[in-house]
Amino acid sequence: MGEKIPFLDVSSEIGKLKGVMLHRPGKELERITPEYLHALLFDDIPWLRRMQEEHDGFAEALRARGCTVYYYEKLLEDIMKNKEVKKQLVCEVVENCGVADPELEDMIKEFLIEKTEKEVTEIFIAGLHKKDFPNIKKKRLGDYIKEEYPFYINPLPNLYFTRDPGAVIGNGLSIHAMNTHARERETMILKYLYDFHPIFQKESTPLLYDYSYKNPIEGGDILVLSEGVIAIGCSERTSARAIEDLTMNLFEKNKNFKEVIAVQIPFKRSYMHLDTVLTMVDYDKFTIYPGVEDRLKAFRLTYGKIYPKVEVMKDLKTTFKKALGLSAVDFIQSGGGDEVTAAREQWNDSTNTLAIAPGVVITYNRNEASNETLRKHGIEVVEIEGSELVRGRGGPRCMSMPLMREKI
Ligand SMILES: NC(=O)NCCC[C@H](N)C(=O)O
Repeated sequence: MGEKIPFLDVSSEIGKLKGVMLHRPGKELERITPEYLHALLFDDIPWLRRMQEEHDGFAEALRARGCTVYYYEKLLEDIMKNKEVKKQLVCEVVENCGVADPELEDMIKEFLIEKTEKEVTEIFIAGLHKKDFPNIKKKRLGDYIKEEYPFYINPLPNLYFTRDPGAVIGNGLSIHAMNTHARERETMILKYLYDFHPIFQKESTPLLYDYSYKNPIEGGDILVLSEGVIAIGCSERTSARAIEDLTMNLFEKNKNFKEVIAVQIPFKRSYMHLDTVLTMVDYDKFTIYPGVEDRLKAFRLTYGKIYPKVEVMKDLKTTFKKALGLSAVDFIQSGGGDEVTAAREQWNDSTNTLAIAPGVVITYNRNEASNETLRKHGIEVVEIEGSELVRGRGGPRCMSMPLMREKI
């Protein structure tokens, strides 16, 4: 019998993208109110219909280049066709949403188990509003105290940023411990997809990190530079300890990997992950936000018995050059050489490009100066609309979880 070809395979940032997981924004976005804006990690309230059109445009741009799009919600529905899995997932979700009264908790579980897998999927993502649940009599103190909060189950408006809950690295999967409560369920569900969906081929896919680990790490901080090196941002969202843990697991489970480059970026919301200031666009090219370039610190991590050995590096460019075995690396500054434009466009994710092949990237069309600069450096730029999508503070890279890339 021939050897099974691994479905998950991401050995670079730029190899031709063959399979990607997306989530089309849905009702969950219509549950953001000004009061809960910041807790839900938004700065503004998007217009859903336009956002969906823009997202469909993104998916079309990917398909047009030969990439298969898998939707998170479809995979979730698939696994819940197994009644046991559905029950287990319902219990775990409900037990983690902080309902004070155990009787009420049981009622919510029963309510969900009665629903079809499509309906449960929608509730897991859009949340369960109290008005959508049969009237209950308040009994416990907690029922009164929490009555102002509108949801039994929180909505997940950030789910369309599929980059963050998990990352395929080589043939392994890293399932992240999210930094904020608002995004925890995204990663819990991803673990179920890994456990039960055939495309994740659990038996041949090593788990490199688990959401039950206590140190936070998010996918926007992980860049797969090559078959043997990854870079991980140490950021507002990703802790140094998590970087060490993932590094140790990676060295143990995939012998191709011999080094990890940790990149410290300023701990600030506008730069929340490494990929909001730096992405790889070609074999030897990166786009970078010039406003932070001098403040990025690089550390080289190699194998150590209990934790990785740390080497403090001189600068990021030389570190990348060495790690990739290149004679030169081009850092393309976003914003077209103007400080103000660069800052404005970075806020709108100019540096959050998604490479779909070597030297070909998807970006938002609104970042005109940065796109022009990329073109001047020989990059093919595929533009998409993003006026509503951008309001969640993420670009094409954040909105995609690559599952398979061709080897380069
Ligand atoms: N990789 C990324 O930079 N993702 C963007 C995530 C935006 C989302 N509103 C968040 O704050 O988590």
